[in-house]
Amino acid sequence: MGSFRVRGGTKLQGEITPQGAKNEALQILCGVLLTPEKMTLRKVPNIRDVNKLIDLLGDMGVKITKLGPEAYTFQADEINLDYLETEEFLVKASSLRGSVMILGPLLARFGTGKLSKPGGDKIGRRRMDTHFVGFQKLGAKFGYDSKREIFHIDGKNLKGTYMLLDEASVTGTANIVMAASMAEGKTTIYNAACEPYLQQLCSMLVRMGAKITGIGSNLLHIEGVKELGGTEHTMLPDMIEIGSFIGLAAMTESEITIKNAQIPRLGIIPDTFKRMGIQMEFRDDDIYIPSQKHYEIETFIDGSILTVADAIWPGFTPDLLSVVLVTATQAKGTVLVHQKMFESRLFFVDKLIDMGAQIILCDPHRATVIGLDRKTSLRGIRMTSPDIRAGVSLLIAALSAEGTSIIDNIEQIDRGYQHIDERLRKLGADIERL
Ligand SMILES: CC(=O)N[C@H]1[C@@H](OP(=O)(O)OP(=O)(O)OC[C@H]2O[C@@H](n3ccc(=O)[nH]c3=O)[C@H](O)[C@@H]2O)O[C@H](CO)[C@@H](O)[C@@H]1O
Ligand SMILES: C=C(OP(=O)(O)O)C(=O)O
Repeated sequence: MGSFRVRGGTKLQGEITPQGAKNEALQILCGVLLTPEKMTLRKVPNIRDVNKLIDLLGDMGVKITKLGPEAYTFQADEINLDYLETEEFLVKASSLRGSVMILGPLLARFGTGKLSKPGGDKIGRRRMDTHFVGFQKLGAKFGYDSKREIFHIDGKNLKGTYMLLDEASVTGTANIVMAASMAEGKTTIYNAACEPYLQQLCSMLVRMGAKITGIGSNLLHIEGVKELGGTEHTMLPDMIEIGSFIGLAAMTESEITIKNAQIPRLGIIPDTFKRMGIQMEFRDDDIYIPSQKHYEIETFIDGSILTVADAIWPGFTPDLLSVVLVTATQAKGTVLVHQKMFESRLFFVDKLIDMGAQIILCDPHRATVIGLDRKTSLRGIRMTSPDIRAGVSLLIAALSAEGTSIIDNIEQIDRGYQHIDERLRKLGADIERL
């Protein structure tokens, strides 16, 4: 188990370039299984989850060439389906959430797929019904071996159909879109998730020869094609990393420029941080955040306490609520953070309370933060990172705190933030990997 030692209280300064988007890369990497032709991917983030998925693809027989630190070619022309039967595959695949999206491509191309229960953050129940019901609607048979916790799906002749998803699942939509891309006839998916990750996946599939309309909306039409070909694809900058850097800048009173942020693709993220009182300037495609001694949380128009809640895209992403919460601890004012989607994502507030933050955990989904307005600093403590976004929020808290903090279990942070210690050191942070 790795740890960071952080000496807090230093103002940071400089420019930082966001990595390629983690959750996009996981979809796109699974998509390489859809074609025997060469795929060239750029801005592939060098993070634990992505590297694990790349390894898994290699083990399945995908030919991988590294072109540079963030660029690869993949060619899935000789997939070893027998490997899916091995214990090694099942163990490796279950170590990350994103691996679930190999099922759609495998089903589309080979008529079969298998997977053990996928991992990912323990942030509450994470059901997969939407994925499997979608596959079944396309005509696949679904089975679950409850003893070994293995899902399998089979269906050689998938047929397009209409489906209304029971929830707009991000990875579920990606899986169904990929399966439907080579099904016979037309598939309509209503209540589809439409995060930029999915917009990017669908645009890439179109470049591979798929026929998809409605991209960016919750109503997708997919006309199945017989085969897909190779293409090139570049990941968007990671919007969750961008939000994390905005929160970091505010909490540490730092002057930071986030380079090439693709601002039009960030949806409501910048405005949500602005409502927390954080000033920012858009300079071409960069986000400049000045050093701010005080930032004041807005109220609603009627003067009532602001609520920041998650919602499916184009609402505010649940993956940034922990960052909003930590950022509020040094703001002026009060905010209610409402995490609707996941039930175990706010428990990390215990550690912030130990550090001196004023937070009331109302129930597993809601926490009220009463900002300290820098009248007192947070105090450095030893803590464990429970999940990726709580982990980065604790890191932000530690960087703003007086004294030294140790953050354990930083593998969680490394799942999604590329060389975060090195990159923050370049901004002047006192952080060391133990
Ligand atoms: C690898 C990956 O891409 N992971 C992301 C993906 O996970 P993932 O695709 O696993 O998450 P889903 O979109 O399936 O669902 C997330 C949670 O929200 C609930 N839910 C979802 C839709 C809905 O309309 N109502 C509802 O209540 C689900 O029951 C679940 O508890 O999307 C989540 C939601 O943005 C993000 O937190 C994860 O970082
Ligand atoms: C919850 C997340 O990741 P995963 O779905 O991979 O657990 C996340 O990226 O915030």
